[in-house]
Amino acid sequence: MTSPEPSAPVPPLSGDTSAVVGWTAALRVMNVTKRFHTGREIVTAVDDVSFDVREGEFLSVIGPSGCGKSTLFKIIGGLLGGFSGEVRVGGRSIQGPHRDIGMVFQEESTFPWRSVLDNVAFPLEASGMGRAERLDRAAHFVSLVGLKGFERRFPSELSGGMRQRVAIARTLAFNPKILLMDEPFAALDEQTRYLLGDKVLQIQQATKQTTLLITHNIGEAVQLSDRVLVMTYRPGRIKAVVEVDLPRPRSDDVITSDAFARHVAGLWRNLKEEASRGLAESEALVSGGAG
Ligand SMILES: Nc1ncnc2c1ncn2[C@@H]1O[C@H](COP(=O)(O)OP(=O)(O)OP(=O)(O)O)[C@@H](O)[C@H]1O
Repeated sequence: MTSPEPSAPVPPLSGDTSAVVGWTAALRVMNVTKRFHTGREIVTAVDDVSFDVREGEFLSVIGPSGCGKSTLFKIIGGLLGGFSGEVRVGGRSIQGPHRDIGMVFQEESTFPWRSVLDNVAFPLEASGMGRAERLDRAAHFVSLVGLKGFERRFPSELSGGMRQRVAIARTLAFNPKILLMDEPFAALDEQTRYLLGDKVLQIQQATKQTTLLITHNIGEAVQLSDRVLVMTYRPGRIKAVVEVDLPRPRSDDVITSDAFARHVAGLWRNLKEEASRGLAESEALVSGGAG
């Protein structure tokens, strides 16, 4: 079932994102709850979560391990059903995988048998775009992620960070309305994470791509985001929505500023209680299991 999106400014949703008046939402998550029925128990992974994302906004989602971040992204990406509530993109309810949403995951997702250029061109080929146009477009996005000169290389000839850039370029080339990134830098070393984070920041500022990022890294969230959504430990609810009012365009210089440090400290205060609850629960489980 689909419903028309209001083209006028979005009215406020109950509770969490009070600052929504006056802009148009690219994405609306409305009262989403997801429960998993395992053999022994029912796990509420996401509990009555509502928020809106503005067009062109960079929104990070941060929260302790197991708080439902990936579940929420899978629901938004149309990869997971059986939830209550509604997700709307461009005014339409998401009912399954959707071409308006592009996803980048933590895990390796390049095709090893295709060159960099052919990896990036793949979804365009699948959508029926002509060869010359798709190779042109793919070359543009390969260059955008800083891989010019590597077009004919194969994934096995690249570093993990470069492969992740290929995955990002491939998703961007398809021109999704919304880009969802689930810890795309998690498997990378600290320096590569940092450089790739800056790359994503520069691209997002240039393209104004509406972007949602799951991260465990508070500094990364502050550096990249317009807002950060902090989730509670289980069940996953919204604890806070924090505006990051650092000036744009940002460069990597921003991380040395006092304002950056203040934002990081503020977010950590929000997160600490939830992270501690998560840790206490897993310690209790371990000692319970050991006893
Ligand atoms: N397919 C599933 N079946 C049963 N339980 C699940 C399933 N997927 C997730 N869960 C549970 O739902 C909760 C949320 O999981 P989810 O992976 O969304 O958390 P997360 O915040 O992304 O965690 P992390 O930061 O560690 O990746 C967890 O308790 C998890 O065990």
